Amino acid sequence: MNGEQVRRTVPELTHSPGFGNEHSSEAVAGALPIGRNSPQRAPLGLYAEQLSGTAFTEPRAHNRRSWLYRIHPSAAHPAFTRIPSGRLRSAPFHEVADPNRLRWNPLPEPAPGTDFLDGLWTLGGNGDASRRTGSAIHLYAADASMTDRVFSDSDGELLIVPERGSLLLHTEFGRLHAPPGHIALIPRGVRFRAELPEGTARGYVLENYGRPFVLPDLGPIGANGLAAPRDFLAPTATYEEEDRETEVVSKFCGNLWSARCTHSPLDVVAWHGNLVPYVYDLRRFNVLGSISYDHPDPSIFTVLTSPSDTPGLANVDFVVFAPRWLVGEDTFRPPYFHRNVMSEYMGLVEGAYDAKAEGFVPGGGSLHNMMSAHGPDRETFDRASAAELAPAKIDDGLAFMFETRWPVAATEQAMSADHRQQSYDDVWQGLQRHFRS
Ligand SMILES: O=C(O)Cc1cc(O)ccc1O
Ligand SMILES: [Fe+2]
Repeated sequence: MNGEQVRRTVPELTHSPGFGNEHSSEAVAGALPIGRNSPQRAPLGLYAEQLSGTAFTEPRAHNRRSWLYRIHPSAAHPAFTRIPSGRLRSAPFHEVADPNRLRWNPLPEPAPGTDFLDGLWTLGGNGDASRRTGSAIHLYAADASMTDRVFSDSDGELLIVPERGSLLLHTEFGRLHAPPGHIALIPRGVRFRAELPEGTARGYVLENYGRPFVLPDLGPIGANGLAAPRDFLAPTATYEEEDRETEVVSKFCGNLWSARCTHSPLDVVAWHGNLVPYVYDLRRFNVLGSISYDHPDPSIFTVLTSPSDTPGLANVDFVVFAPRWLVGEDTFRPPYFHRNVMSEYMGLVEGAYDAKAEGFVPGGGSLHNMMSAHGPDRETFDRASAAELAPAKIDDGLAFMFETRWPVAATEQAMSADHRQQSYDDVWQGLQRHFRS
């Protein structure tokens, strides 16, 4: 670990707020062309370049693209050569999908010198990266900043959920800071490097191969509620001008590829568009729920959804269980017993989760695949069935779920990991028979 990088103060960052809107930002006045995207000569001798996140012809409501004005065009790199993928795996996964309920403790401490990219460890996934469908679930544990290398993922966008230690993300669009309790999103193909201000970092990553995340429709909820568009923060343009050799690592169709540039590719002086990286503070989520009786389905907690071609059926949803009041009358208040056609991976950013008395810990996770029977553990069931139903605040935890349309195949390394809990099924043992005829 490079001692100088540990506990670096995070610079004051400026942001451009809003979800899905047209942003524009220039680090040097006059760097953005006015009235056209591609003038004969771009301002200040910059190169103009478009980055497309959707097909050119997708409906305007879905279309995502940005224009970048940069010192060197992205094309100025030598040939990529394949490098080892470490513990990073990609769909299609050929492991046998397991119907069992699975649960893991946090990743072991990283080997010294592990950066964000080397620290990625794939738990599992579904779909097919090259078909732009499905998703992969990764965890990371790192103790070194990326210094002379940047990463981009052609296979999907990266939804990063820090759990321990913040990430200072230097992207082509500028810098974003993501401490635990926030999420960060890096669009497909955007180059970035992750700096660790606290010298160590751990968390979760959902690699979404499918359609980019959008805010869910609100239907009868109305015009407001859940995550507010203005709380999503894009960066403002910041560029690196150094002619320092930088490794560009690209994930493409499941493999990592590397090329060496003579300059930093984070050299965008101005940009505009609606395809941007962003951060979001999960505690800004406007949690809605029942104020009469019964436990609503967790879709009410959806922050972001990646739609499939079937209306209402997500490729993957990102759902947060944030602090909230429980007031339901004559109601079993924790999550109910259930079997779900969707597959659920859950993680915990801090504290505890109301369906599990113990064993589900920050940095750990559980996988409840399609139709697997799960719900409160015995202790939670007994306690909640007997609890006095006064209004109660759940304010000691922040859990989340990646809920996806297809079963998740766990990787071989995830199934054989020492940190997998072998006796997870036991949490549902000893549920007493209460039937009286
Ligand atoms: O804990 C879970 O399994 C997630 C979940 C939470 C909830 O409140 C209802 C259903 C559900 O799958
Ligand atoms: Fe569930």
